[in-house]
Amino acid sequence: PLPPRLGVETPHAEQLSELFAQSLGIWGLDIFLVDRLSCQHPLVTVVYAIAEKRDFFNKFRIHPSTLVNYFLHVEQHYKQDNPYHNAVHAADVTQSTHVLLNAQALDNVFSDLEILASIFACAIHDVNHPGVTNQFLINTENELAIMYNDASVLENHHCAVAFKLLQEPNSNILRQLEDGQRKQLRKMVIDMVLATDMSKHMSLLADLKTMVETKKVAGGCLLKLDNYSEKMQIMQNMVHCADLSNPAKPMPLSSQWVTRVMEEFFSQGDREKALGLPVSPMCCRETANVEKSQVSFIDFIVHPLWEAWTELVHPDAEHILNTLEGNRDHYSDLSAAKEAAAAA
Ligand SMILES: O[C@@H](CN1CCOCC1)Cn1nccc1-c1ccc(OC(F)F)c(OC2CCCC2)c1
Repeated sequence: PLPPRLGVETPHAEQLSELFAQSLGIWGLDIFLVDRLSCQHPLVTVVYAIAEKRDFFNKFRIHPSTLVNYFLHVEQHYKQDNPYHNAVHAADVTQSTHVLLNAQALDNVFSDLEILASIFACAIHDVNHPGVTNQFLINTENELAIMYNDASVLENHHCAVAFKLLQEPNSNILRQLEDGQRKQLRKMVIDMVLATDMSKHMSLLADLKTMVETKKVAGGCLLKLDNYSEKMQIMQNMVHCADLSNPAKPMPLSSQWVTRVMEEFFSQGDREKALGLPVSPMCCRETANVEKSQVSFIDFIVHPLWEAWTELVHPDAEHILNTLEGNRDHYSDLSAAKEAAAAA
């Protein structure tokens, strides 16, 4: 028996179907509306809609009920009471990558398996996130830090949980893949998820810039991507861009993510204070300057990344870079106004 049209029963099925029909492929889909209309199943419904749109069920012989069952489990393993690192964030990054994959410059660059791997990696990339940073887990000698020897602790955990859930009954969406395909997908997913560790950001961006320079020399086409390493660099940067896309979304969405991430950071700061640990940067609710931090985050991390991505897929991501630059100026104005008010 087929599951309901969107994977899960919701009283707003009609409205949600309509929203996906209009905006699943749009940068700026209101993922918080998807969360409400899906009765808190944003990840299952977004993955199901993308799977339908990209014909995953036929291409990989996945039964719809297996996909629903697996991603319901994945969704349940995202901590719903995390203000930021919850299933809405996973759904957001997954839908954002779905949009990035549609760039004309990427036509015929990725195989079906690479596309499935990218969507899968996004959907599971923060599963079971505890709402604190790697550094906090290391500083508190958390069992996860011991398990992973302080190396990409969260990212290793997300991967392990996701693949363990695949082994539960009626959950193995990769069952019908040939053995080689399943091994290849597993490797690609691990490579992408481990690359979401912010400590890899600078080297990832350096690779992307080299790729862009090379592409310029090769007459502007990406098609000549022959080896796994170059292909994977693009996929890793694509998922990393989607993971750092909050400041590049329309302000009504971006501002909700800022509120949520600050709430999560402040909770960590509270816990560090209670434990007598030094409070991490931007985690002290008394002293943090939210607007100023966003301007620095955009100037030093997010904008350089999106500038490189925009060049790689030129001209398909121009509007995203413009939105990011507009948001940056908005936070800069807010920060200046705040300082002026404080001085008055
Ligand atoms: O924490 C960030 C990486 N650090 C590295 C060290 O320098 C500062 C930034 C990335 N990261 N990792 C997990 C969540 C987020 C993260 C995601 C959306 C964020 O802002 C907005 F877009 F919602 C965000 O903002 C923080 C608070 C103010 C500036 C940075 C953070």
